[in-house]
Amino acid sequence: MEAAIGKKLQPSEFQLSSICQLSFPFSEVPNSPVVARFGVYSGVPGIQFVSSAGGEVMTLDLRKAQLYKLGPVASICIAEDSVTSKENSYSKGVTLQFRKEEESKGFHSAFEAWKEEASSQGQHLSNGVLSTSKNKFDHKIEASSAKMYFHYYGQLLHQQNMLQDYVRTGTYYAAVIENRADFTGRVVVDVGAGSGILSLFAAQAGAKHVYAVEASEMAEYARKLIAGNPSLSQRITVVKGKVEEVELPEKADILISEPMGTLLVNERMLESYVIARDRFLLPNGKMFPTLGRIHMAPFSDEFLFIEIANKPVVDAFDPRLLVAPPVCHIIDFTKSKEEDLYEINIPLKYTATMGTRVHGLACWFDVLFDGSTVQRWLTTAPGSPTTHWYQIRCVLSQPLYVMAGQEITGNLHMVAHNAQSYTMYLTLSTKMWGPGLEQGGIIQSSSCKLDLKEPYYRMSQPQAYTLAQDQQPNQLLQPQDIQIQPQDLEDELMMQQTQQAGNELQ
Ligand SMILES: C[S@@+](CC[C@H](N)C(=O)[O-])C[C@H]1O[C@@H](n2cnc3c(N)ncnc32)[C@H](O)[C@@H]1O
Repeated sequence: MEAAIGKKLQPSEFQLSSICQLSFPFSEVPNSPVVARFGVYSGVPGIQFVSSAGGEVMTLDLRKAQLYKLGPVASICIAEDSVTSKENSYSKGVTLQFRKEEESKGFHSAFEAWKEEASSQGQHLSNGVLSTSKNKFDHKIEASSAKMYFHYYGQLLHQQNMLQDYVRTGTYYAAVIENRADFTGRVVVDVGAGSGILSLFAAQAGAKHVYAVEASEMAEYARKLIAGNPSLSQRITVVKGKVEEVELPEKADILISEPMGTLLVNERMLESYVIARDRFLLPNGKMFPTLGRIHMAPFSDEFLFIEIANKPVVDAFDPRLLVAPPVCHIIDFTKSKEEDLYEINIPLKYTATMGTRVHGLACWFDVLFDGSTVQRWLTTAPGSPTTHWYQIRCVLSQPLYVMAGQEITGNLHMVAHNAQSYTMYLTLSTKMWGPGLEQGGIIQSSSCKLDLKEPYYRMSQPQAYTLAQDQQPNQLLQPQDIQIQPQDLEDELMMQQTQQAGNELQ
């Protein structure tokens, strides 16, 4: 916890012999033993009760909480629920059973101190002073962007869109089930669990316990969906909150996550994935996926250029539009530092395979699940079965003219911004051709500055390649010339796996 509020106040953690959640109708749910932690959760000062048997039991908002003594070692803590609307504002609470009277006294004085600090911090905020209780995510991401982002993922419709991408979901399923040895008897953290589908896969592969961490309201749905699978749900705990701020009762042997956005890095969730690694993963623990690669190649597409220029465009394109084999940039999730992802600089160098007009840079990504039993790739390459990521093409403002065999050089520089995306600076240049080649002078260069957050969605099917694109068939780059991993899942198999996964959610 980075909060100043937390640094001033010690101790912040108490062992209780048991607690009972108060619920209506009155059926008390006992949990024992339990740790009570004072901290800052989702930017709000609170007390979190964590069962040693696994996971969060309840978090109470300290600003709204009241604590009463029922006896020397028994107390009751009640807080108005901040989530419900004013008209439907119900309280939640717990009865607390301490082991000794001194521990009860310690807890009560810590409660008073934290509450005082919380309310004084509230005053600071209302006076416009920046909160110091922010976690890493809140520090770097604009609040309005985060709000929209988690609102989007809080809707079942958008989770469904990902679930129904059977290349994606089927590959995750295959990667987990074929690598059972990495999950059986292991503690797993699902980073950004969404509907909880990957947690279910991990539990199905024999995980000892899965902590499904999800920051959006989808966490509530995930609880319900997981509860619908009684044989697996006992081994899954949904923890609502950001991976940057939640506390888990134990370290993980393996992380599983789907943090990939357009061009791999959009949404900046890879940073949360590596933060989760540093916070929760045991040394030498595994990460599923393990690494990602961004592939980039110049393309020629007259039709697209007529339609739009100087813009990132998301669609599926025919790989024969590529003018040279791709360059690749690797991001190793097990080693990358969070800061490495703030700025990414990729030098580009190609030899054109045909004489044509280059309109920009085509990009896609793949990720590797480096399992102990099987290595599996999830690819979004052009020509492979299309995923909901499609591919992305950065269209220049001016085309470049190239001859077959001519060198194309350039640079893709991406700078992260606080709206969970990147500003992209692309330059492509062609070197002198013919008699002046020895001098190596650059004769032509085209640059553009694009916002990865605002692409043009052009969701057409891969366009049938026509000779009207002004190229000769024998000059065209064949798909086999592109260095991509084969997408070797059979569609039929993936369909079955996805259906199976969907059935388990019911
Ligand atoms: C691409 S979705 C994947 C959902 C699910 N794992 C799946 O594969 O279907 C990413 C999820 O991570 C959640 N998420 C993103 N950043 C997060 C963070 N910092 N902490 C917790 N959850 C986060 C989002 O709300 C979203 O539900």
